[in-house]
Amino acid sequence: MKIIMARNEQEMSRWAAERIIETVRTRPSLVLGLATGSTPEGIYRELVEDHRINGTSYKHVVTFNLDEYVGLKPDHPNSYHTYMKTRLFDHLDFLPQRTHIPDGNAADLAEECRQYEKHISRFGGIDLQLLGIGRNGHIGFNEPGTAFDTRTHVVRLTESTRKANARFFHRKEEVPTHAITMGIASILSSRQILLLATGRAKAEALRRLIEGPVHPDFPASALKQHPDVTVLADASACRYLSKKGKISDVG
Ligand SMILES: O=P(O)(O)OC[C@H]1O[C@](O)(CO)[C@@H](O)[C@@H]1O
Repeated sequence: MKIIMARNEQEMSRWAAERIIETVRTRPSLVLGLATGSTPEGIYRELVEDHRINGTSYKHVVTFNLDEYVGLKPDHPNSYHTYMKTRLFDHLDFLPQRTHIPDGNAADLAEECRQYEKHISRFGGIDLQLLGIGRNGHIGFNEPGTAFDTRTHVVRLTESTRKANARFFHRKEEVPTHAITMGIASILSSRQILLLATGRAKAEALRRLIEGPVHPDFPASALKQHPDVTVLADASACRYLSKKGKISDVG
């Protein structure tokens, strides 16, 4: 696991966006795994700005999002469909048929999960997966206790995750109780993984990821079993890491 530290969130977003842009330019049909939440917002802003100025094209890029709430219509203001549309898809030239987000409103959720995995395989698997990390170590919506061999599945969200995500809703009660998420095995099948963390609220999670044991109680620790993971974090998120020598700078 490679650890790279940026001075702040802006530097982190710029560095990650540059890596994505370089990869898309050399490999236009990249299969890109996307994350939601606050952490990647700066990266998406950088991609939009680069597209506007330099015209980097995403016409051939295929995307798969990690997760979606169960029970929200795609056009609900807090759905991850809306998040992706407003932050990224509406501003770049992605082809809608090449962007994929689980349908949390499907009548048969188990079938939706199976089809999602099939779609990922049909495109040859994910080349580069972006990930955030929850304060409890969740990746996607894989909450503590999730087995490492899970594929796309329906999860019940923990109260701590619902509380953390309540900031996007009017009231905590409106935060859905369930979500569809790519499983830990689905995430680990990606060829390359870039995990992002910003702010002191993620410092303890980052310490447990880097310095703690591999255990389902802390889902992100599964990433230690993957051969190509880069952790990119800002200085606040790195504040509790003891082995600073192992961290490289973005420069
Ligand atoms: O970036 P945030 O908002 O802290 O969220 C962290 C993680 O939580 C989720 O939004 C799910 O709650 C993930 O998709 C994300 O990676």
